[in-house]
Amino acid sequence: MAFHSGYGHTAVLAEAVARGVASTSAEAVSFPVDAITDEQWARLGAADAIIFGSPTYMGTTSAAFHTFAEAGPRRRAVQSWAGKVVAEFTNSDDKSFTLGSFATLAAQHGMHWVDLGPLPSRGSTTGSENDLNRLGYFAGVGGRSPNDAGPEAVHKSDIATAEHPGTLVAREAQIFAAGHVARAA
Ligand SMILES: Cc1cc2nc3c(=O)[nH]c(=O)nc-3n(C[C@H](O)[C@H](O)[C@H](O)COP(=O)(O)O)c2cc1C
Repeated sequence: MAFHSGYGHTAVLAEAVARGVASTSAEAVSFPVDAITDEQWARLGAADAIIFGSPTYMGTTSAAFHTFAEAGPRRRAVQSWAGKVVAEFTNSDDKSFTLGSFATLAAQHGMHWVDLGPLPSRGSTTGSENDLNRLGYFAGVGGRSPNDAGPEAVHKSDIATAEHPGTLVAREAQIFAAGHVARAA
């Protein structure tokens, strides 16, 4: 997982995503992109899947995440991400451009997109804001926490929702890997 979190809220979601991966037989490795090392770039290149995460700053991914994304093409000649499974998460209002930005980045790298999974909870009269996907996003995790409170204020529903892409991505990556083995046989 490659993510940025300036003030800790998105990092809470990143921990939940990692728990989702860990609930499967897959290994989750998390890298804050503002301190990424050459070794971590190499691990991203070797991974079956990458999950991107960023807070929404000024309507899109943070400057730190942009810096990471812009560094990718320089590395791509030797570490292509094509064919890897990908998912995403963000935190704030104004999430649509951030989610769209992740989608474009994934498409530019030729990655296989995995949608969020849980349907919007309030698309039904029985749903509430305490259920999964309370804010109604299909493309990825869209959380919302108050600006005047710390990471402890990240909503329980958003945390629970963020465990899903980790689980789904791990499952899809295993299916892809098994498919490649079967195809080569
Ligand atoms: C520089 C900056 C720009 C922001 N821009 C937006 C924005 O455009 N829309 C929004 O809804 N929230 C915006 N926010 C609020 C953050 O998205 C929100 O506080 C988020 O929880 C921060 O996540 P983090 O703690 O992981 O950094 C902004 C915050 C900062 C610091």
